[in-house]
Amino acid sequence: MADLFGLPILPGLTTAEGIVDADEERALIARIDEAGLTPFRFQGWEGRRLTVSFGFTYDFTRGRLERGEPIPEWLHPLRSRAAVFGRLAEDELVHALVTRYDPGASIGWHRDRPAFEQVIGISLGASTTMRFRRRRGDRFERTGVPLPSRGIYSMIGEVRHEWEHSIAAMDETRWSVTFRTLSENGEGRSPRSMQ
Ligand SMILES: O=C(O)CCC(=O)C(=O)O
Ligand SMILES: [Fe+2]
Repeated sequence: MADLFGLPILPGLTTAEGIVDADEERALIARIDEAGLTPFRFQGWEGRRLTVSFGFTYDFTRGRLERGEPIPEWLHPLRSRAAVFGRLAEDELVHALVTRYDPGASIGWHRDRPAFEQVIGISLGASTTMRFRRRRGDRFERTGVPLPSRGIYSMIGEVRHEWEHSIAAMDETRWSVTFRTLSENGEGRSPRSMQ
């Protein structure tokens, strides 16, 4: 499970660097900060990361997928690149989640909601490591993958469905934009998934 550079890779996970340049990064961060982010809520519990989602949106309080505000135009150039990277048509990326992790904010172990299929994320601001784990009998198999600033990743197949992922509490602010396709079999397949 290592590529030529010795980085851990997982089946279904692809990453690339430099998907946006420094000027675009600054402009995107400014747009994100104006986008009305609110603390993420899950069944009454409020997380420290701030989010806003567009397009098809999973409502964690109601536990169902709903049609939300359309993906704004300022995200369209990023969505085009995400689609090329993920070998998708642009309009298959029907959902966008924008997240801001201030120092101390994290995301716990989860698999993304089964209502969605392919997950493509872009990192802005501080770099981090995405941690992965999967249960093997009474222990977890674990690895970590760097998410450099201005880089992109795509998750399908094994890494998407069999592995959980998380990000530890940040020391510096990180922003991310996550695009997702809808899955064919819709929601509710795996009650253990959190998102
Ligand atoms: O911030 C990220 O890049 C990943 C976030 C994530 O795993 C999620 O929102 O499901
Ligand atoms: Fe996730």
